[in-house]
Amino acid sequence: MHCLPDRRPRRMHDDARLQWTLSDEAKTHLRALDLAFARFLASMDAAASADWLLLAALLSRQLADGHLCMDLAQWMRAAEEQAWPPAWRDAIRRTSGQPAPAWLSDGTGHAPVVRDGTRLYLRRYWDHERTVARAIGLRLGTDTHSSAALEQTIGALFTDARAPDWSRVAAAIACQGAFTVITGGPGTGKTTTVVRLLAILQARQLASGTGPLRIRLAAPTGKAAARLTASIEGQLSTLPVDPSVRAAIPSQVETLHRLLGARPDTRAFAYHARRPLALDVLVIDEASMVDLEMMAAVLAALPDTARLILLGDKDQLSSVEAGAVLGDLCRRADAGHYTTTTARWIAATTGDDIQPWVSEDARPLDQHIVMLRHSHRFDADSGIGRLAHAVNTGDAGHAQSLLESQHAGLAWTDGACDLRTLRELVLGESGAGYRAYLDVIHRDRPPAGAAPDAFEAWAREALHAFGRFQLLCAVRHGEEGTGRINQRVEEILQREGLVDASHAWYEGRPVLVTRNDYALGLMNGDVGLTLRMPNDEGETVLRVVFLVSDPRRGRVDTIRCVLPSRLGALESVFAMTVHKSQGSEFDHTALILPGRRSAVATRELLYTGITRARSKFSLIAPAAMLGETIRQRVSRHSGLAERLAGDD
Ligand SMILES: Nc1ncnc2c1ncn2[C@@H]1O[C@H](COP(=O)(O)OP(=O)(O)OP(=O)(O)O)[C@@H](O)[C@H]1O
Repeated sequence: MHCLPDRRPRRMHDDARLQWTLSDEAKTHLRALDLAFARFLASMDAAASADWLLLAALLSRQLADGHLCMDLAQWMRAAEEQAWPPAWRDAIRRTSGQPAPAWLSDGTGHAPVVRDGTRLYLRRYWDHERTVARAIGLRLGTDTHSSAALEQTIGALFTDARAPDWSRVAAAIACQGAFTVITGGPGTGKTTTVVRLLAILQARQLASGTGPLRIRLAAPTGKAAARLTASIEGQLSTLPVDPSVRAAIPSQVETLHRLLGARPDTRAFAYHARRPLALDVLVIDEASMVDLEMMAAVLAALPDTARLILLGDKDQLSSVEAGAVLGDLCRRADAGHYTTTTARWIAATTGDDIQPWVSEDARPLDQHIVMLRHSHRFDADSGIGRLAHAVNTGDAGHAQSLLESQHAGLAWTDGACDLRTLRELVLGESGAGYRAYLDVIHRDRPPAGAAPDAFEAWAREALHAFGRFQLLCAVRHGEEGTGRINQRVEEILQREGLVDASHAWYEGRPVLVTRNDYALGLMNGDVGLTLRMPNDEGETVLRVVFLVSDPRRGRVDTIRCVLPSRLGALESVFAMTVHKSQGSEFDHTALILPGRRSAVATRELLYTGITRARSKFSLIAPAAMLGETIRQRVSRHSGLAERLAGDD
């Protein structure tokens, strides 16, 4: 079916079918984009009913909550969550007795709305979901032949006595299959596993005499890429393998945008289905942050013969954009769902017993997913590790008692974020909080006329000190949002005489880049500090300094100085949203939850905030909000899991 706009467009006010778009309810519940979509569809089919047009606007609205589709079999869930007016619910019910509009199809033709089983999609997202399902689907199926060579190499690199050692299981599964997901909480060994796995794959390849595997490593943000690069560099240096194998494993991690050849001013990438990436193995870290559109772009550009390995924490918040690919893939990961064949083959290959994770309801996808379950970063007594676990399992009572027990590494202010609390956090006891990096700026500043290297070292030290503490907020707006908290912190520091914030740009102002700037080599999520740095004439002037990765120098901590006026989209970052903090870690994080019920304060958000902390986590939230937040889950509607299960 090919839909052309009706030749006799009617003005919106004349079109009785669009009267509802003028109502207060429409303005409250729908975005301008959703209303514009309904108007566009009205112009495509003069016979489509008002009820169908409303349904289309509501479908478009679902994307704002991260849903990829609207399931007509369960639309009441969305109606409840989004508090649709009763009249709208009646309208949706009526559509089942009305003829389908011309702009709706089963996917054939170009109709902008697609019905697939009971799900309605905007075509773009239907296409993306199918691209992802196809790319994963063609990689399902594991070669379960035991081989002495594989047993030996896995045994040599994975020597943990723990049984089962899920890292070893993940390596075996990834060696024999073209698609693997390795999921796990912070410090569970995802990076360690993948580095050893790459060594096994590369050693096998080099031994076959057919030239090394082309391995590429990628992450969704510059920050995550830099962190993984540093971690892989560390792991490689101690990897007990032949130097030729070590030399053939890359450590440089690039952003997905760079991997795909993003170009300024266009959504199109240089690499796509007709011009695939030249690689044999692709590893994507922090995959929970990759939305469906980006995952579809990567998988479309992936050669069919390439091996794909996704790493990430399935319990973290997903991207703000629509879709939660990693979450969808890992829905059944806790219980394993392995087949007896997989379990027998693992026992023969690695000696690990995964029989308790065998299920009669095993599906092909489950055989490619491995969850690492032991944190090497947080031991069994660690307050942060225990709190993260309690939150993740929905145990609000235990989470509260851990916070109340003043466990090492945990602090809780039961109440709103008042001035006293904020002052204590920001000014810190014994030079912690934000005082630490401001002390570095003031105390360690090189003398006028010092060599540029001395200023670079000082800037690096200040950036590292700033990176040790971070205030996190659930939301951007309102009293507990990043905007207001940033303002209040600035006022506190100004009153202490630690900054002079009388102008927009001042020494010590930390900023967050909020849009990729390829010309400057800065990525969305990069954090910079405003410092007085020497210019070419030797005068000190305000510059924003960033730590960036420089592939030519093979380093991840190159200092880049930028004129404040050259920077485009940015904001102050004394406080950052939990969403923006993903892919980063800080010694101490302090999370401020909204004082009142909020749709964004979810279990996933709290878990993500807690796991950004390496050694100390502070929570500022009324007790009632803590319980509410742990009970509230993110749910994202999609058909990906069912598509891969073959149910669709
Ligand atoms: N099997 C192991 N035995 C002992 N220590 C390990 C093991 N695996 C990983 N580690 C150590 O645990 C720490 C975390 O490992 P790694 O960085 O691989 O975890 P991760 O899951 O990638 O963490 P992240 O949360 O940073 O993504 C590292 O110091 C690593 O050396």
